[in-house]
Amino acid sequence: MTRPQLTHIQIDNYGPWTVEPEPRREMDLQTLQSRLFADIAQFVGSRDGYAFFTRFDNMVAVTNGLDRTDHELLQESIGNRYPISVSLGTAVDPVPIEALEGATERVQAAGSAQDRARREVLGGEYRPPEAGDVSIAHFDVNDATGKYTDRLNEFDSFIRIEQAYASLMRYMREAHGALSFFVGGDNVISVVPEMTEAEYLEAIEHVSDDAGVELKVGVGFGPTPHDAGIDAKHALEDCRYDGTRVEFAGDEH
Ligand SMILES: Nc1nc2c(ncn2[C@@H]2O[C@H](COP(=O)(O)OP(=O)(O)OP(=O)(O)O)[C@@H](O)[C@H]2O)c(=O)[nH]1
Repeated sequence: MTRPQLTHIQIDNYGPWTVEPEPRREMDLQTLQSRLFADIAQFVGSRDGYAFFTRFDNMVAVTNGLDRTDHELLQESIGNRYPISVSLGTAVDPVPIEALEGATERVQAAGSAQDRARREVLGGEYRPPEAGDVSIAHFDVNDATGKYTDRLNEFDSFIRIEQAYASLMRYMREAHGALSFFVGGDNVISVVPEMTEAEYLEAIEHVSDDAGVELKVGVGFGPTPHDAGIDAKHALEDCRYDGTRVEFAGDEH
């Protein structure tokens, strides 16, 4: 059984900060948000975790391998270098959405996202990494370059990919409690519970029917998100090589 550890990252009191004493230049906010994500991705990634930007003012990370001390250091380092601070809640559960629920509850219990008195909440549970604790599914659109990138303008390509992403993220959330994140180009990375090949095929069929976009997926397992994710990438290469829609890392073919 998988045991993903999810961390909910929330900028403290960010809404009021963006408009006080008066609205701040939008591109300055975009720069701050993307640099903050880059710093969090580097910090978490260097410890074999994965971070996703989601809405930028709130982010989600898979943090098997990062303990309380690591989370404290992340908070301290951001507090020292940015005009904002972050709250961090963490929880572990076999079902990714349940782990994120637990993580979010820890932040929400301490106060509102727009509560001036709530700063740098740090709460939760941390699990020392064990084999098979994390499963990552790496989805990719079949021939996105030939079908979209080389044929359509960038906005219309973007719509097609976003429609597929919206369809997949909702299906995976509702059917399996999995968390799926767009990571650029035509790629979606999902933090998943254990799922069968038939269940992955159903997800791919759903997106094909719903959004008209054809996907393939590589699935990996590991003690950390990096280990599981790199295996998923190799499995995706197996899909390309064999012309298959679903591959699990380490399967003979
Ligand atoms: N984040 C991320 N993006 C990737 C990765 N691999 C490819 N991409 C992105 O996806 C785009 C399309 O690349 P591919 O998916 O290899 O190309 P394709 O045309 O869909 O061809 P096939 O996947 O072989 O069907 C690239 O321009 C990258 O932006 C990856 O591992 N991670």
